[in-house]
Amino acid sequence: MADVEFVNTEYGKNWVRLLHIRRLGGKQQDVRELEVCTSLTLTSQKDYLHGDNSDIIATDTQKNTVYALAKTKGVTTPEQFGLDLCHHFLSSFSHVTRVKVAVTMAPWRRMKIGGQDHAHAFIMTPDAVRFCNVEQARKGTPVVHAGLKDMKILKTTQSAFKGFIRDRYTSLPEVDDRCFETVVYSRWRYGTLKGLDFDAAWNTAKSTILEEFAGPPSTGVFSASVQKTLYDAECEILGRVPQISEIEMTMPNVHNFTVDLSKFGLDNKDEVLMPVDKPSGIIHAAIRRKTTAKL
Ligand SMILES: O=c1[nH]c(=O)c2[nH]c(=O)[nH]c2[nH]1
Repeated sequence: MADVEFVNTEYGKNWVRLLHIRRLGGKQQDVRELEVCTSLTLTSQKDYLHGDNSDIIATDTQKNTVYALAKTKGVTTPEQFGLDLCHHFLSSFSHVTRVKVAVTMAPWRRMKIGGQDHAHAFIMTPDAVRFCNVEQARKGTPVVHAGLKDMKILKTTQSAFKGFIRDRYTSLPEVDDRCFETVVYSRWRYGTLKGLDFDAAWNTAKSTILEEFAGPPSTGVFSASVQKTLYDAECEILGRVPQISEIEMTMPNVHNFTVDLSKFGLDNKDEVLMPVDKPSGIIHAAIRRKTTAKL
């Protein structure tokens, strides 16, 4: 059609599942289970325009490439595997202008038996799901985002919510003490890959969120709102990981309502609550270092 133009084209393979076993010498083995999505943009759109497939690297080939690179490059971290895939497609095909790779890692953890790390047995511990997005344009440096999702956490005190607007539709009472439950999603951008240990950075981000949420073991830490806790965690992560330039977090406020037992002559001092799956509040903020800030 004469009066239309492409805004974007890309194509690839979604959800390539891969279990990679690393044999570490001796009897020690390690696993990485990944779901990998690849996406390529090509110089021409003749496939879309004319049905000319001569430039297409088939999505089936992209899937096979994921498996082949797992063998030839190994799988150390999801981020490094994404970088390896970007490099492969850009260096193998001059008509590929941009590669995007999304990787999600299954949370396998080495089993402990009698307090001792097992050499080759693992248990799925869905504390949180690790993921990353790696994107590289031809002549560009790779852009790496990493993140965690599905991290469900709860604290039973040290959370309040007061001082908000009261209008004619407000029924929520001000509270000094409430349950705080959320499911954390966070994604951050690495401004530089220099001196970066992807595993250490991810673990620092995760433990920082937990520490900011929970506080010290016996006393906890006070939360004035989901907003404040979310922002404090983001700032602390930027403080602890200098390579992170930008971070976003989304935290639903998952409600647990106190059940009214007065009709049974029972008082309920927030001991019996009813978890509510919908609706939930939803709080989000993305922050970045100001451009004057030095890494
Ligand atoms: O931490 C909170 N932030 C809100 O914006 C909000 N709104 C609400 O009803 N409860 C809460 N809690």
